[in-house]
Amino acid sequence: MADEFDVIVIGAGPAGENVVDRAVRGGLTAAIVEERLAGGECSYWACVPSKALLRPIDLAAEVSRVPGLSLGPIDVDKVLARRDEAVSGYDDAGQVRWVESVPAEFVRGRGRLDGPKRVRVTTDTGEERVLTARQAVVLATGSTAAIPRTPGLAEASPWTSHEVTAASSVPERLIVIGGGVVACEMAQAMHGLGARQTTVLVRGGRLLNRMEPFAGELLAESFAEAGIDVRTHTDVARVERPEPGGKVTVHLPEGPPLEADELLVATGRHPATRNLGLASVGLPEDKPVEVDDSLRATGVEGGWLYAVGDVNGRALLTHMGKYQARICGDVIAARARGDELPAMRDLAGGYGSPQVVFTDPQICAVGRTEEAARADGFRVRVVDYDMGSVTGAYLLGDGYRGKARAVVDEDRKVLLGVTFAGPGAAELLHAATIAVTAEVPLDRLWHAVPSFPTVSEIWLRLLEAYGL
Ligand SMILES: Cc1cc2nc3c(=O)[nH]c(=O)nc-3n(C[C@H](O)[C@H](O)[C@H](O)COP(=O)(O)OP(=O)(O)OC[C@H]3O[C@@H](n4cnc5c(N)ncnc54)[C@H](O)[C@@H]3O)c2cc1C
Ligand SMILES: NC(=O)c1ccc[n+]([C@@H]2O[C@H](COP(=O)([O-])OP(=O)(O)OC[C@H]3O[C@@H](n4cnc5c(N)ncnc54)[C@H](O)[C@@H]3O)[C@@H](O)[C@H]2O)c1
Repeated sequence: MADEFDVIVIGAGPAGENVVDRAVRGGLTAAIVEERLAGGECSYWACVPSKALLRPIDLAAEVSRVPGLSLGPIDVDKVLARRDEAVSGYDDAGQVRWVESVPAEFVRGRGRLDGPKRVRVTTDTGEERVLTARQAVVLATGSTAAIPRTPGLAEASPWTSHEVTAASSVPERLIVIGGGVVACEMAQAMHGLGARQTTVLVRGGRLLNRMEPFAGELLAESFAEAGIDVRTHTDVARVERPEPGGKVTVHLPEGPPLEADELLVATGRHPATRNLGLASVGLPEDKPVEVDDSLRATGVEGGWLYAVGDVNGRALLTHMGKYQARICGDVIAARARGDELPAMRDLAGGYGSPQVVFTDPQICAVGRTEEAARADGFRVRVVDYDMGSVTGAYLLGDGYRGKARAVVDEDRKVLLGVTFAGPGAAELLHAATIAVTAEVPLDRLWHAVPSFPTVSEIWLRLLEAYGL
């Protein structure tokens, strides 16, 4: 029957696409349902455009640190044109071709669960098609920007990550609500591309509050030097925008109101589970879909439902969604063969996902922070080192500022977490991810000799500071 497949995936973002790839590799047939663009949020309104906007700013900062080099003003139109190219002009033909080459069936439309192993798809033209799964249905619908219930905020139609990453011009005056990753990256992007006045309103005490405190502090210093106004312990009481698209006024609980040309809300994400038919299979609506370490949804009779990527709320990062997807596709194929493969499980999430915040300085972390390691009951020793005093970092540019922290499990002498905050630190992170995930003993790590003069010598300095 044409509308019956072994696996049906709802959502063709990075996570959904990878499930299909692995399931088909495992000998199964698959269909993937997508209501907007194959490639998902990541390819068009998140990772890819945001990094395309940030790259010139990063490079300009690098150039400014090297005497003898100078850079003219950034040509914003060319930066926006390169962003448009990076998102393929918001056209997913290439990604659809890739899905079909897997081979898998690409179904354009909105999918919703319609009882066990059934997915009802509504196309743009209102036609309905019912797909049936022999083995599994996988939810990979991602997440959407959360808008706080602050009076007047939703009515002001603020920018979210969607609008800021797709911006066709840069507002003169921008207010950003939030102090997390989207707020930091996009405040720096818009300011670097010409916003004259950028104000970041942070409810808590610091930027990037899930990371080591020094990371947010270094970033706040860099923002202050660039002229970005970061206000911590600042709530928003009320928002006014009488004319759609006109000036916006943000009222604070105390003090004078702030006025801007645009307002960006970057206060976290909601799992995309609304109207997904979860109630038809006995699951709560509007919550992340809870899964076990094989990515199978808990509490569904028959165990045929899975969820990967942002929608399960485990780790809101593309690389982690893709990792879950590889496991999920392999698990479904293995179970179809009658094999339980107990080793095929999400282990990496438990160590703490690697993440790079692409600001200047770059903030890179994997594993547990000191606070998280202590809270988890480890006997912890923390080693800090000033990255600017490493010869390789000094040679990258004048005034290099950065800091590294290793969190050591004193009982097993392995790393529980590592954070680097400094220019050009992103490519250092994978070495840390290997050390943390593989639990490499420190006295063995000591024999991994970093090249001179690279920033990687930070590894040697951290181990020396530890006493090796
Ligand atoms: C501004 C920004 C920058 C980011 N930068 C990074 C970064 O640099 N690195 C990183 O690792 N992560 C980054 N992230 C996070 C990353 O974008 C997400 O973790 C990732 O996109 C999640 O992938 P996903 O496949 O789970 O969901 P998504 O990419 O959201 O894809 C889900 C897809 O499902 C579709 N869909 C939803 N509901 C239905 C339905 N009912 N029927 C049919 N289709 C449906 C959607 O249209 C969408 O195409 C960023 C996020 C933002 C907001
Ligand atoms: N480079 C990257 O890896 C990258 C880049 C962007 C986004 N992402 C991912 O996307 C996800 C979403 O990013 P995000 O920045 O939206 O979320 P986030 O969870 O990183 O930060 C949300 C921020 O909003 C604040 N906040 C929450 N509710 C608020 C309210 N009512 N009023 C004021 N402030 C409030 C929080 O305190 C926090 O500072 C993150 O989990 C992140 O991992 C990753």
